[in-house]
Amino acid sequence: MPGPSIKICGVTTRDALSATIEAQASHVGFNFFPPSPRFLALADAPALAMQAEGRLTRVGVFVDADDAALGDAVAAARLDAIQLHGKEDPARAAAIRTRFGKSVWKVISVAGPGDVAKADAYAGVADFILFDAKTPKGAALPGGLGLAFDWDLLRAYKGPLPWGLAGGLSPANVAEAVRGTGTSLIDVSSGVESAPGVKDADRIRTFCFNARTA
Ligand SMILES: O=C(O)c1ccccc1NCC(=O)[C@H](O)[C@H](O)COP(=O)(O)O
Repeated sequence: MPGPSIKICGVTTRDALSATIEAQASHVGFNFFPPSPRFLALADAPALAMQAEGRLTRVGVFVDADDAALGDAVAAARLDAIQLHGKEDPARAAAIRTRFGKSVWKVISVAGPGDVAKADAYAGVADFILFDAKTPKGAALPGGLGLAFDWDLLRAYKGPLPWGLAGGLSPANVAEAVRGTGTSLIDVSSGVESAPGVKDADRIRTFCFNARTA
């Protein structure tokens, strides 16, 4: 059985993107949330978009962005998918999908069993669900903090939409996460960095290898 799809999130440099391609990841995340240490300026997006062309699916990460911000990033980064990592409700997800004609990923933040069921409300309005750990109240960012949730909550999960797993993954635990959940996609950001926002080529390579051979 082939391994899961692999998204390396928060790539901001040509070198990190090269490492992502060489490690045979399937997706790259470009972060358009200004407070993030992984924020990608619009001016830097076209070169990375071109480098990824035909090699990686380009996913833009947004937190409660308005249509103007979404439109600018979709064009600059030639996005294939829009990841909604804020409080976007099903109506907002539907409107974004209709307006931009891109695959829409909705992030569901998980702290307990009741959270997983929240994905059901996005059936028919989003294309993909990404389960990520809920960050603490008052945290600076709603993602990318290296926090994991209890993967057992997804062990028998059969939702209406295809889904993936994020949150606290690293080269050390990704194989266990894949085996334990049967996820079709894994997503990582801080677990393949040497410092916040600084991707590490060796960690990217090891992460992808360990995911594929889980
Ligand atoms: O990574 C960020 O800085 C970030 C900021 C705001 C919203 C989302 C963000 N990341 C989105 C992702 O898809 C991350 O890969 C995901 O949260 C997992 O992060 P990590 O636990 O660091 O692997």
